[in-house]
Amino acid sequence: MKPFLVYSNNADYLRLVALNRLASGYHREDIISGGLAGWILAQYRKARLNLANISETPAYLQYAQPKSPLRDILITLVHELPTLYLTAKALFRPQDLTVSSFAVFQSYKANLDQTFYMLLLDISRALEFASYIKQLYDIEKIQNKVTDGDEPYPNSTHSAENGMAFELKDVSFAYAHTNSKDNAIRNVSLKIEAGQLVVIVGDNGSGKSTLIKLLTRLYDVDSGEILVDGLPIKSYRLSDIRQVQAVLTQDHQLFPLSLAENIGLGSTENLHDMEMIRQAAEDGGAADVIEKMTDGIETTLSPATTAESQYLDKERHKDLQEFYDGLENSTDVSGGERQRLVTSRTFMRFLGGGIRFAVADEPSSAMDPKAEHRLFQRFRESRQGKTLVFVTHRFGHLVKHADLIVRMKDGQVAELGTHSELMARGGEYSESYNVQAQAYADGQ
Ligand SMILES: Nc1ncnc2c1ncn2[C@@H]1O[C@H](COP(=O)(O)OP(=O)(O)OP(=O)(O)O)[C@@H](O)[C@H]1O
Repeated sequence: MKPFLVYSNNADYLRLVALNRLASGYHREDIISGGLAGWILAQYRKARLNLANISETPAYLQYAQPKSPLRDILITLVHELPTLYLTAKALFRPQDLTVSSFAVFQSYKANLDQTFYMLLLDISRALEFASYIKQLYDIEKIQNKVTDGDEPYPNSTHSAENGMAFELKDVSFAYAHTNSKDNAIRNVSLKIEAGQLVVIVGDNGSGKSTLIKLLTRLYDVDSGEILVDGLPIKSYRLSDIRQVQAVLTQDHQLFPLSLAENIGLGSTENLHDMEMIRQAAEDGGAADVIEKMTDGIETTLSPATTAESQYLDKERHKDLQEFYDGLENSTDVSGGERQRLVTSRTFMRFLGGGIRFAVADEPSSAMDPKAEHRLFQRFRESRQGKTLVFVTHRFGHLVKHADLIVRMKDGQVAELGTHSELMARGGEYSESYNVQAQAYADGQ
């Protein structure tokens, strides 16, 4: 076998590879919650057109694939068809042939070439790509059976200027396909007023995240009802609801794109506003992470990879091997730094405007206490026009600002009230608070 090394440095090709990776299930949650499918497809189309008749088939496959004579004949035919037509016309009806018709033919031929090349070589890939994106949504539908409503949000009766208001009426929910007989959420009734700052606390597995998934309509309740601004949550258009919500969890991933895009995609309409992106980076605590990078905000942490080599001999192809090793290197960041970068994406969403409900579901476990404190503070500073919900285990410095604290236990609301109300009650909430306060004092 012949030794080989193939790689691509064509920006549009690399873009396509990155977009393909984005469309994989790995980024599903980020794409759905960020409403990014349309942007990805548009970017794909753009890169595909720029590539013109360069095939999207990975280079090593092209190298390894035997040429198909039929495909080659078809391409040649398509390529030559207008010329043949023109020649025939010139031979048989020379009086019809003008300079302008020749020019028209030329441009027609160029278009035809490109279209047919794409049809023959890559249409199946383009369709495959579109189907990936569709699948992301289909999976969501199968799992959750979340159906769309037709009420716009915000609608004419509720301007929602102060944020989303929620009312949960006797809500229960169990995850499908689990062996557990217990519901993850059991008979929860709860009111969250527009613009409130709510803190949800509780032990592991008590149902905090599930509650968030119901409020953001990632799942629908099994029984009971959730009202948003007085109307059933199911009656609203899903895309409208997603547009006005920003959810920050531990599960967000970095995209195989530049840091600027990783942050900017919080608001696709403002993706080219570098000032806004830098502001979001500052707000999310990622400015110093970016500063450390050689290419700054243009750094791509894990670039799309295309390099492949085979049968390289350690001795004979030493130079080639070294060259290969230096290609497409990725840079890593720590868990806390990654979290700050995805947090900046959420702040970009805030800066883009229109967010009415923001959730931070334990986003901070990878962060040190100082970064966490800063995050909560920045969230609170952006609270204008939003209802805010925090899910956290380390609630010490937050609860005093909360309008409402919900303590979950075994899928139910165990305690509900303000910090001082719950402290006065002397229940489990006050116990955990005191334990945390003590631990903090001991650590000083
Ligand atoms: N996708 C899922 N499929 C099946 N069961 C799930 C799923 N997610 C959570 N559960 C279960 O539902 C219950 C509530 O989980 P949930 O994640 O809401 O708790 P939590 O209070 O957020 O916990 P933690 O503090 O550990 O994040 C748990 O028993 C959990 O095992």
